[in-house]
Amino acid sequence: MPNIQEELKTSLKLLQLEWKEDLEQYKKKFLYTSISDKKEQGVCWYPLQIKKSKIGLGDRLILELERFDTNQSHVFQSGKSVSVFSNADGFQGHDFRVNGVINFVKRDVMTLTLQGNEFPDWLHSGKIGVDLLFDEASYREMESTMKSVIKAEKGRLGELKQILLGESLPTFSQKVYADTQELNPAQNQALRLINQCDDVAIIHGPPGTGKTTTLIAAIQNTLRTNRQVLVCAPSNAAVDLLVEKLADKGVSTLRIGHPARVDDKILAQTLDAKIALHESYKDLKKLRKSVDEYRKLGRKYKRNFGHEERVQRKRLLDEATRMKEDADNLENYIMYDVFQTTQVFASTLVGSSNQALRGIQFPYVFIDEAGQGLEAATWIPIMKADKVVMTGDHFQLPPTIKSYEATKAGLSETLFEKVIKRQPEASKMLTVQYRMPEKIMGFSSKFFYKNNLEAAENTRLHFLSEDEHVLEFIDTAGSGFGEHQEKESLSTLNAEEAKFTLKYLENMLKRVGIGKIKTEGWNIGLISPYRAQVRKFQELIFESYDYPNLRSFSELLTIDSIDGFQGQERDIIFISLVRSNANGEIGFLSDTRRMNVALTRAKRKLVVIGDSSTLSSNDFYNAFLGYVEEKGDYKSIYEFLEY
Ligand SMILES: Nc1ncnc2c1ncn2[C@@H]1O[C@H](COP(=O)(O)OP(=O)(O)OP(=O)(O)O)[C@@H](O)[C@H]1O
Repeated sequence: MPNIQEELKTSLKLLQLEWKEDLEQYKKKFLYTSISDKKEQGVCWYPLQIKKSKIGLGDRLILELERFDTNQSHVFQSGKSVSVFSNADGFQGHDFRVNGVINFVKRDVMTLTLQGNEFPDWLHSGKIGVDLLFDEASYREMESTMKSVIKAEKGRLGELKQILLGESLPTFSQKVYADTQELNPAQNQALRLINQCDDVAIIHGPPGTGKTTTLIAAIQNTLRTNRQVLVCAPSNAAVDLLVEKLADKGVSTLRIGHPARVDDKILAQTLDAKIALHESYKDLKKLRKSVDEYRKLGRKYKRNFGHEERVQRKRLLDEATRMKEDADNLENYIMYDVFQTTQVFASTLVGSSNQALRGIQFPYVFIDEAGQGLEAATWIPIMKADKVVMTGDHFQLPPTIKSYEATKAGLSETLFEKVIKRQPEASKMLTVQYRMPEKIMGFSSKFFYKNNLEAAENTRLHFLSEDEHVLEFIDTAGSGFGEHQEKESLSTLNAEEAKFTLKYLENMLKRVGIGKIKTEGWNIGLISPYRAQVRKFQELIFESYDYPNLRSFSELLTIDSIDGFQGQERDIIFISLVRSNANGEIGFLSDTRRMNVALTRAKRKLVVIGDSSTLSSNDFYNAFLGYVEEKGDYKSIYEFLEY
């Protein structure tokens, strides 16, 4: 067992290394760089047009921007801090910038929440752009948290540190837990574990096993005996999903921070919105208006005024001060009232350090998608916890890390993974999955979950038609489809494989019946691990007229890299693996956790297209090829020469 103090100090050093590397990469992309270079680096959109600007619930300034250069790759995603700027004559410089946070990005449209009370006038000067800011605050928060954890000796944090890192054992009570009808036995055991843990419980949820369903049930169950809990996840999108599900169940939830979605259902759960919807908010607004009016009146008196005016001025300003105090008290009361009626506080891991949550200690802190959170970030909400419940799957996406050196030295090992390994009795794996028919599930179950997954009864009905295989691997070996690198992004693509994939998909849709698929509302995911290939798909479908049927599916079709699909499912999934070279180089296809996500998204049909001669140099793909051969789902491209 490693010395945990040394281990934590190493984690802190690795975090600092990552911070440095991230900042270096940012500077390289940013400093002394022209707009066109920044665009090439993917850290700037320019020019763009304002599609919509509106004041959302809670007086949030919401801006929807659309870019004109549609094919440029970029790194913008929800939760990142950005700056909107003007490049118009007379409007350049620091005064003509406003910061904000990205809510979401969909193809060429970005939705932001801007800081401030009103939209700046210069936004309509034309020549607007948006660029990325460096997220210094998150690193600072993670660093100070790691220092606190290292320092903690006594108190709850000191105890949890010992237990989570394996130096002392967690304890469990014998509390009675009555099974919930709607949950399966493994899910009920997970709830029992959460109910009986004194320190920590882990739900290990492989794909489609109802991790989210179980987590929501566990939160509701916990609220029977606890007034308030904190729920966190690494990304804004994951937090929103939980907030939505909790709101659907009628749980009073307060969303702290910036939602990745700006629909009213989510916005209504934010603090700003809850204040604005409070019954005393009208009085607060009236008071604040009066404060402004009295101040204005008081300041109207010019320098040389007489005694009378001086008295009048003082009276007005005193009155303004008194009313301001009343307004502050009323606002504090509204906040207090909102907090009192809240059952679940929800935020990202880093967002749990928000001022609004300062000083609150929670009987339970739930952390979802914990297999994707950096250890330092995961400790942030744990600082507020009596008991910790983590859910996730350490065989799906790991945290994103920029520094190769830090990754190699162990920064990618999450706290979730450490606890699963060091305190096995504190974890429960869910085993019945409701998404994939057995054939699609089988390989992932064998390779990652020791064959412990089981396909639920309902998955027997998951197919497109009786004649349509649910799993296919199409081997492009010998086809001459070669990979190449995109010049600007250095991402890899395989144009011939992309064209074949689309033709094959289109023919399959025709075979099953386009009308039938649309009537059933079966949706399609087109995945490639490589961004350049994703762009190729988009270009081929939406900018050429070669695939009219696919174009007509735009509502039901999602084209994205693997990361965009974590936590989601589609009826039909096509994966284009891209790599095809004589040296057996497979680059980051060797990230098997990422591939596990891709291979476990399909409900009714999974088609994987790749070059076996390149892929088979790797054990994982070798095993996958063996699996599809054994199941009779291997096909060679030579069977489709007419394409
Ligand atoms: N006990 C159950 N009985 C029937 N259906 C269930 C049960 N638990 C979950 N499901 C269904 O299984 C599907 C997947 O559930 P959920 O979204 O909670 O899974 P998940 O583990 O979070 O998935 P992933 O992590 O792969 O995204 C949902 O359609 C859900 O309704």
